Amino acid sequence: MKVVKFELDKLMLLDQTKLPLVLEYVECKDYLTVCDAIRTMKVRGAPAIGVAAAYGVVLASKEYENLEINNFKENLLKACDELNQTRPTAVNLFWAIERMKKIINKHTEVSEVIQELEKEAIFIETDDLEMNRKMGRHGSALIPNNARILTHCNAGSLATAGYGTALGVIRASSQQGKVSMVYVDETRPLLQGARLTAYELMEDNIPITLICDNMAAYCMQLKLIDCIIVGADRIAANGDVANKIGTYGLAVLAKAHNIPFYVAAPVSTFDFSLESGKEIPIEERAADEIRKIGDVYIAPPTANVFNPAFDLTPNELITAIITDKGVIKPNYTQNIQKVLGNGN
Ligand SMILES: CSC[C@@H](O)[C@@H](O)C(=O)COP(=O)(O)O
Repeated sequence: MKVVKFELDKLMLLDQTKLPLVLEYVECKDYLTVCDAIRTMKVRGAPAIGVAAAYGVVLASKEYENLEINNFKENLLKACDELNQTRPTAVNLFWAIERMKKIINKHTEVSEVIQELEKEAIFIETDDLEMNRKMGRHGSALIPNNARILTHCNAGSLATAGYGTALGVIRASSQQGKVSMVYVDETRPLLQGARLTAYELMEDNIPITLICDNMAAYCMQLKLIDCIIVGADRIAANGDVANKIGTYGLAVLAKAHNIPFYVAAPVSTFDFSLESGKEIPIEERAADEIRKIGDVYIAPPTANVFNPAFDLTPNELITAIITDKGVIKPNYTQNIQKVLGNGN
């Protein structure tokens, strides 16, 4: 099941707002439709947003192909800025757009820019898949036999170019026969766990138990959980992690119950420009995401709401960060440098 399919002059995005009940692709023929798809979370998950945005730049380049080079580049850079403004937390978006901007600035012929942008977007997509497979190999070494693993949100093939980050580690471990159960947090308010993670793991015949977010603590108290693995939207240079709201609570609970807490993320999720996670912008989303489930109000329609989409997990709560280049252990500031360099 591919999240992103690029076909000559259009981008097809699997509409994740409709899963698991309806499998439908949104057709994007221009970059503004891609902006809308990212904003409305038809495509979501840090690496997948980056891949979709890169193809958004390719679509923009085709929209402006009849302009002379300076005008062409000016419009294209404006499109990059608009794509950059769709969601604020996942750094993979800005990382991918930055790579596309380098191509725009490097070449001098319109046709050459278009061709090279397309090559770059395809590279970003295929490289993401490759990084996830590597993460799976590195991360599975940390997983014990008969593991009962808890995960939050969706850090799977639906959130990436394929295979997944946290779910990539789970997939690789499951192929080695080491996974006895995956506890899936439903992940309020948009239910990425219930709708997406439960669905994609069941498609792969990996055993799951779906729980409401407020049941995780009790499961740990009952000793049902051997380790926790989540993805990340942005990791600061000191190892602080921004991920789906609820991740921080799980990390605190993991510490209280002496359970290893792992984060899996590719190098494109690291923001080396930020010393600590305190500088990571946390997206706040619409109040109705909490007041409603689907189209139905479950709260007074005018109820006051706080809806941060992400939270921040301080590095001291993280047992290890699993990356495509290897597993990073505490003393994160030094060890991230050692394993990843400055990311280039
Ligand atoms: C490999 S995806 C890692 C994260 O992007 C994921 O855990 C997450 O928080 C997704 O949030 P979302 O709001 O669904 O885009």
